[in-house]
Amino acid sequence: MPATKGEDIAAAADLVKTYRQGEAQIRALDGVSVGFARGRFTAIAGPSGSGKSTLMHCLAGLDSATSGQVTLDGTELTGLSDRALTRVRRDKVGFVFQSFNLLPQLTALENIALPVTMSGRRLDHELLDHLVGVLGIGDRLSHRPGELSGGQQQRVALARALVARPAVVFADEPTGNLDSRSGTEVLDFLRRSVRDLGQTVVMVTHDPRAAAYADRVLVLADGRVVDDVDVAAGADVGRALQTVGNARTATDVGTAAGVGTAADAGTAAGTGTVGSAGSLGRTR
Ligand SMILES: Nc1ncnc2c1ncn2[C@@H]1O[C@H](COP(=O)(O)OP(=O)(O)OP(=O)(O)O)[C@@H](O)[C@H]1O
Repeated sequence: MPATKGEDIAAAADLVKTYRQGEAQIRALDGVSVGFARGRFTAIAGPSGSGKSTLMHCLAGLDSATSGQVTLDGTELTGLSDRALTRVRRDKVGFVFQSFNLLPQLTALENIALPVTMSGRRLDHELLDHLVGVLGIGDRLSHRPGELSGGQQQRVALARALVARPAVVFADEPTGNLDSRSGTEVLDFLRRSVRDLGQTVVMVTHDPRAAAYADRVLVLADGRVVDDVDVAAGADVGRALQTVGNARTATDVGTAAGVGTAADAGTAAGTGTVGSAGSLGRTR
Protein backbone atom coordinates (compact mmCIF):
# COMPACT_ATOMS: atom_id res chain seq x y z
CA MET A 1 0.00 0.00 0.00
CA PRO A 2 1.25 3.50 -0.64
CA ALA A 3 2.56 5.18 2.46
CA THR A 4 0.91 8.31 3.72
CA LYS A 5 3.18 11.23 2.90
CA GLY A 6 3.59 14.57 4.60
CA GLU A 7 2.25 16.50 1.63
CA ASP A 8 -0.97 14.49 1.46
CA ILE A 9 -4.00 16.69 1.92
CA ALA A 10 -6.19 13.75 2.89
CA ALA A 11 -5.18 10.38 4.24
CA ALA A 12 -6.59 7.22 5.73
CA ALA A 13 -4.56 4.91 7.96
CA ASP A 14 -5.66 1.33 8.54
CA LEU A 15 -9.28 2.36 8.14
CA VAL A 16 -11.89 -0.20 9.10
CA LYS A 17 -15.64 0.31 8.81
CA THR A 18 -18.06 -2.41 9.80
CA TYR A 19 -21.82 -2.41 9.57
CA ARG A 20 -24.02 -4.71 11.55
CA GLN A 21 -26.82 -6.35 9.62
CA GLY A 22 -28.80 -8.57 11.97
CA GLU A 23 -26.38 -11.21 13.16
CA ALA A 24 -23.95 -10.57 10.33
CA GLN A 25 -21.20 -8.00 10.27
CA ILE A 26 -20.27 -6.37 6.98
CA ARG A 27 -16.68 -5.18 6.68
CA ALA A 28 -17.17 -2.32 4.23
CA LEU A 29 -13.57 -1.12 4.70
CA ASP A 30 -10.99 -3.69 5.67
CA GLY A 31 -7.83 -1.83 6.65
CA VAL A 32 -7.44 0.88 4.01
CA SER A 33 -4.27 3.01 4.15
CA VAL A 34 -3.97 5.62 1.45
CA GLY A 35 -2.87 9.20 0.98
CA PHE A 36 -4.17 11.80 -1.47
CA ALA A 37 -1.67 14.35 -2.75
CA ARG A 38 -2.61 18.00 -2.96
CA GLY A 39 -3.64 19.21 -6.40
CA ARG A 40 -4.28 15.80 -7.90
CA PHE A 41 -7.36 14.15 -9.36
CA THR A 42 -7.94 10.69 -7.93
CA ALA A 43 -10.67 8.28 -8.96
CA ILE A 44 -11.82 5.67 -6.49
CA ALA A 45 -13.13 2.82 -8.58
CA GLY A 46 -14.26 -0.73 -8.06
CA PRO A 47 -17.29 -2.95 -8.33
CA SER A 48 -20.58 -2.31 -6.56
CA GLY A 49 -20.29 -2.89 -2.83
CA SER A 50 -16.48 -2.66 -2.81
CA GLY A 51 -16.51 0.21 -0.31
CA LYS A 52 -16.00 3.26 -2.56
CA SER A 53 -18.73 5.43 -1.04
CA THR A 54 -17.87 4.32 2.48
CA LEU A 55 -14.24 5.35 1.98
CA MET A 56 -15.27 8.71 0.53
CA HIS A 57 -17.74 9.35 3.34
CA CYS A 58 -15.09 8.61 5.98
CA LEU A 59 -12.49 10.80 4.23
CA ALA A 60 -14.97 13.68 3.92
CA GLY A 61 -16.19 13.50 7.51
CA LEU A 62 -19.68 12.40 6.48
CA ASP A 63 -19.27 9.14 8.38
CA SER A 64 -16.95 7.91 11.10
CA ALA A 65 -14.82 4.83 10.83
CA THR A 66 -14.97 1.87 13.21
CA SER A 67 -11.19 2.06 13.67
CA GLY A 68 -8.21 3.67 12.02
CA GLN A 69 -7.50 7.30 11.32
CA VAL A 70 -8.50 9.95 8.81
CA THR A 71 -6.64 13.22 8.35
CA LEU A 72 -8.04 16.04 6.25
CA ASP A 73 -5.99 19.16 5.56
CA GLY A 74 -4.06 18.79 8.79
CA THR A 75 -7.06 17.92 10.96
CA GLU A 76 -7.39 14.50 12.51
CA LEU A 77 -11.05 13.55 12.11
CA THR A 78 -11.01 10.53 14.39
CA GLY A 79 -12.89 11.22 17.57
CA LEU A 80 -14.28 14.60 16.53
CA SER A 81 -17.77 15.46 17.71
CA ASP A 82 -20.57 15.74 15.15
CA ARG A 83 -20.44 19.48 15.54
CA ALA A 84 -16.71 19.61 14.89
CA LEU A 85 -17.11 17.31 11.90
CA THR A 86 -19.78 19.62 10.49
CA ARG A 87 -17.36 22.51 10.79
CA VAL A 88 -14.61 20.55 9.03
CA ARG A 89 -16.96 19.66 6.18
CA ARG A 90 -18.13 23.24 5.87
CA ASP A 91 -14.64 24.74 5.92
CA LYS A 92 -12.60 22.18 4.04
CA VAL A 93 -14.79 20.15 1.71
CA GLY A 94 -16.75 20.72 -1.48
CA PHE A 95 -19.26 18.04 -2.47
CA VAL A 96 -20.65 17.00 -5.83
CA PHE A 97 -23.30 14.30 -5.71
CA GLN A 98 -24.90 12.07 -8.32
CA SER A 99 -28.30 13.60 -7.57
CA PHE A 100 -27.02 17.23 -7.58
CA ASN A 101 -28.49 17.98 -4.12
CA LEU A 102 -29.47 21.57 -4.86
CA LEU A 103 -32.08 23.26 -2.69
CA PRO A 104 -35.20 23.50 -4.87
CA GLN A 105 -36.52 26.76 -3.43
CA LEU A 106 -33.30 28.66 -4.03
CA THR A 107 -32.04 30.08 -7.32
CA ALA A 108 -28.89 28.71 -8.92
CA LEU A 109 -26.89 31.68 -7.63
CA GLU A 110 -28.26 31.29 -4.10
CA ASN A 111 -27.38 27.60 -4.20
CA ILE A 112 -23.83 28.37 -5.30
CA ALA A 113 -23.34 31.01 -2.61
CA LEU A 114 -25.02 29.13 0.23
CA PRO A 115 -22.06 27.19 1.70
CA VAL A 116 -19.94 30.35 1.79
CA THR A 117 -22.57 32.65 3.21
CA MET A 118 -23.70 30.07 5.76
CA SER A 119 -20.20 29.88 7.16
CA GLY A 120 -20.06 33.66 7.46
CA ARG A 121 -17.35 34.01 4.86
CA ARG A 122 -17.20 36.44 2.00
CA LEU A 123 -18.03 35.24 -1.47
CA ASP A 124 -15.08 35.55 -3.85
CA HIS A 125 -16.90 37.32 -6.68
CA GLU A 126 -13.95 37.12 -9.01
CA LEU A 127 -13.77 33.35 -8.64
CA LEU A 128 -17.56 33.09 -8.86
CA ASP A 129 -17.60 35.01 -12.16
CA HIS A 130 -14.82 32.85 -13.46
CA LEU A 131 -16.52 29.57 -12.56
CA VAL A 132 -19.86 30.74 -13.92
CA GLY A 133 -18.18 31.75 -17.17
CA VAL A 134 -16.26 28.52 -17.61
CA LEU A 135 -19.31 26.45 -16.72
CA GLY A 136 -21.51 28.46 -19.07
CA ILE A 137 -24.31 29.04 -16.55
CA GLY A 138 -24.31 32.85 -16.57
CA ASP A 139 -27.81 33.04 -18.04
CA ARG A 140 -29.21 30.48 -15.60
CA LEU A 141 -28.30 32.03 -12.28
CA SER A 142 -31.80 33.31 -11.48
CA HIS A 143 -33.42 29.97 -12.32
CA ARG A 144 -34.46 27.43 -9.73
CA PRO A 145 -33.15 23.84 -10.02
CA GLY A 146 -36.53 22.63 -11.31
CA GLU A 147 -36.10 24.92 -14.31
CA LEU A 148 -32.68 23.51 -15.19
CA SER A 149 -31.59 20.38 -17.04
CA GLY A 150 -29.64 17.72 -15.17
CA GLY A 151 -26.41 18.86 -16.79
CA GLN A 152 -27.08 22.48 -15.83
CA GLN A 153 -27.91 21.47 -12.27
CA GLN A 154 -24.65 19.57 -11.99
CA ARG A 155 -22.74 22.60 -13.29
CA VAL A 156 -24.38 24.70 -10.58
CA ALA A 157 -23.32 22.05 -8.05
CA LEU A 158 -19.75 22.21 -9.40
CA ALA A 159 -19.66 25.98 -8.96
CA ARG A 160 -21.04 25.57 -5.44
CA ALA A 161 -18.36 22.98 -4.62
CA LEU A 162 -15.46 25.08 -5.89
CA VAL A 163 -16.35 28.66 -5.02
CA ALA A 164 -15.33 28.26 -1.37
CA ARG A 165 -11.85 27.04 -2.43
CA PRO A 166 -12.16 23.82 -0.44
CA ALA A 167 -9.15 21.72 0.48
CA VAL A 168 -10.73 18.77 -1.34
CA VAL A 169 -13.68 18.37 -3.70
CA PHE A 170 -15.31 14.97 -3.19
CA ALA A 171 -17.47 13.88 -6.10
CA ASP A 172 -19.68 10.82 -5.71
CA GLU A 173 -20.61 9.40 -9.12
CA PRO A 174 -20.98 12.94 -10.49
CA THR A 175 -21.93 11.72 -13.96
CA GLY A 176 -24.27 8.96 -12.81
CA ASN A 177 -27.48 10.84 -13.65
CA LEU A 178 -26.26 12.57 -16.80
CA ASP A 179 -26.27 11.79 -20.50
CA SER A 180 -22.88 11.13 -21.97
CA ARG A 181 -22.35 14.64 -23.31
CA SER A 182 -23.18 16.33 -20.00
CA GLY A 183 -21.12 13.74 -18.17
CA THR A 184 -18.13 14.49 -20.36
CA GLU A 185 -18.52 18.19 -19.66
CA VAL A 186 -18.53 17.58 -15.91
CA LEU A 187 -15.41 15.42 -16.09
CA ASP A 188 -13.68 17.91 -18.34
CA PHE A 189 -14.44 20.66 -15.84
CA LEU A 190 -13.12 18.64 -12.89
CA ARG A 191 -9.95 17.97 -14.87
CA ARG A 192 -9.55 21.68 -15.60
CA SER A 193 -10.12 22.65 -11.98
CA VAL A 194 -7.17 20.45 -11.02
CA ARG A 195 -4.99 21.87 -13.75
CA ASP A 196 -5.91 25.53 -13.48
CA LEU A 197 -6.88 26.02 -9.83
CA GLY A 198 -4.69 23.35 -8.27
CA GLN A 199 -7.88 21.87 -6.83
CA THR A 200 -7.62 18.45 -5.18
CA VAL A 201 -10.40 16.19 -6.44
CA VAL A 202 -11.39 12.74 -5.21
CA MET A 203 -14.11 11.13 -7.31
CA VAL A 204 -15.96 7.89 -6.70
CA THR A 205 -17.01 6.16 -9.87
CA HIS A 206 -17.78 2.73 -11.19
CA ASP A 207 -17.49 4.07 -14.74
CA PRO A 208 -14.11 3.29 -16.34
CA ARG A 209 -14.53 6.19 -18.77
CA ALA A 210 -14.90 8.61 -15.88
CA ALA A 211 -11.96 7.05 -14.03
CA ALA A 212 -9.80 7.64 -17.09
CA TYR A 213 -9.95 11.40 -16.48
CA ALA A 214 -8.05 11.09 -13.20
CA ASP A 215 -4.31 11.30 -12.51
CA ARG A 216 -4.59 8.24 -10.41
CA VAL A 217 -7.05 5.36 -10.12
CA LEU A 218 -7.43 3.64 -6.80
CA VAL A 219 -9.23 0.34 -7.19
CA LEU A 220 -11.17 -1.18 -4.30
CA ALA A 221 -12.51 -4.69 -3.96
CA ASP A 222 -14.10 -6.14 -0.84
CA GLY A 223 -13.14 -3.13 1.24
CA ARG A 224 -9.45 -3.21 0.32
CA VAL A 225 -7.23 -1.31 -2.09
CA VAL A 226 -6.32 -3.87 -4.75
CA ASP A 227 -4.72 -1.55 -7.30
CA ASP A 228 -3.30 1.95 -7.34
CA VAL A 229 -2.50 3.23 -10.80
CA ASP A 230 -0.55 6.43 -11.43
CA VAL A 231 -2.14 7.50 -14.70
CA ALA A 232 -0.29 10.83 -14.76
CA ALA A 233 3.05 9.02 -14.69
CA GLY A 234 2.01 6.98 -17.71
CA ALA A 235 1.16 3.83 -15.77
CA ASP A 236 -0.93 1.18 -17.40
CA VAL A 237 -4.40 2.60 -16.94
CA GLY A 238 -5.91 -0.20 -18.97
CA ARG A 239 -5.03 -2.63 -16.23
CA ALA A 240 -7.02 -0.66 -13.66
CA LEU A 241 -9.86 0.00 -16.02
CA GLN A 242 -10.16 -3.68 -16.82
CA THR A 243 -10.53 -4.26 -13.11
CA VAL A 244 -13.18 -1.59 -12.68
CA GLY A 245 -15.47 -2.20 -15.55
CA ASN A 246 -16.43 -4.67 -18.13
CA ALA A 247 -18.98 -2.66 -20.06
CA ARG A 248 -16.27 -1.57 -22.46
CA THR A 249 -12.77 -2.80 -23.11
CA ALA A 250 -9.88 -0.87 -21.68
CA THR A 251 -8.74 0.01 -25.18
CA ASP A 252 -12.10 1.54 -26.05
CA VAL A 253 -12.03 3.52 -22.85
CA GLY A 254 -8.48 4.72 -23.37
CA THR A 255 -9.27 5.91 -26.85
CA ALA A 256 -12.51 7.59 -25.87
CA ALA A 257 -11.01 9.64 -23.09
CA GLY A 258 -7.60 10.23 -24.57
CA VAL A 259 -5.87 8.19 -21.89
CA GLY A 260 -2.16 7.77 -22.31
CA THR A 261 -1.64 11.03 -24.10
CA ALA A 262 -1.63 13.34 -21.12
CA ALA A 263 -3.85 13.07 -18.11
CA ASP A 264 -3.55 16.80 -17.68
CA ALA A 265 -4.52 17.69 -21.20
CA GLY A 266 -7.84 18.94 -19.93
CA THR A 267 -9.22 18.50 -23.38
CA ALA A 268 -8.78 14.75 -23.20
CA ALA A 269 -12.40 14.20 -24.03
CA GLY A 270 -12.58 17.49 -25.78
CA THR A 271 -16.23 18.45 -26.03
CA GLY A 272 -15.21 22.07 -26.05
CA THR A 273 -18.50 23.18 -24.58
CA VAL A 274 -17.76 23.56 -20.92
CA GLY A 275 -14.55 25.44 -20.55
CA SER A 276 -14.74 26.95 -23.98
CA ALA A 277 -13.77 30.19 -22.26
CA GLY A 278 -10.35 28.60 -21.87
CA SER A 279 -8.44 28.01 -18.71
CA LEU A 280 -9.79 28.71 -15.28
CA GLY A 281 -6.99 31.16 -15.20
CA ARG A 282 -5.31 31.08 -11.84
CA THR A 283 -3.12 29.02 -9.63
CA ARG A 284 -3.79 28.68 -5.97
N1 LIG B 1 -25.57 1.90 6.16
C1 LIG B 1 -25.20 0.67 5.84
N2 LIG B 1 -25.65 -0.39 6.55
C2 LIG B 1 -25.27 -1.64 6.26
N3 LIG B 1 -24.40 -1.96 5.26
C3 LIG B 1 -23.92 -0.95 4.53
C4 LIG B 1 -24.29 0.41 4.77
N4 LIG B 1 -23.64 1.18 3.86
C5 LIG B 1 -22.91 0.36 3.10
N5 LIG B 1 -23.08 -0.92 3.49
C6 LIG B 1 -22.42 -2.11 2.92
O1 LIG B 1 -21.03 -1.87 2.89
C7 LIG B 1 -20.46 -2.37 1.70
C8 LIG B 1 -19.77 -1.24 0.93
O2 LIG B 1 -20.77 -0.32 0.51
P1 LIG B 1 -20.44 0.98 -0.34
O3 LIG B 1 -21.72 1.71 -0.55
O4 LIG B 1 -19.31 1.70 0.28
O5 LIG B 1 -19.93 0.34 -1.72
P2 LIG B 1 -19.74 1.03 -3.14
O6 LIG B 1 -18.49 0.47 -3.71
O7 LIG B 1 -19.83 2.50 -3.00
O8 LIG B 1 -20.99 0.47 -3.92
P3 LIG B 1 -21.87 1.12 -5.12
O9 LIG B 1 -20.95 1.26 -6.29
O10 LIG B 1 -22.94 0.11 -5.36
O11 LIG B 1 -22.40 2.43 -4.62
C9 LIG B 1 -21.59 -3.02 0.91
O12 LIG B 1 -21.60 -4.39 1.21
C10 LIG B 1 -22.82 -2.35 1.47
O13 LIG B 1 -23.94 -3.18 1.38
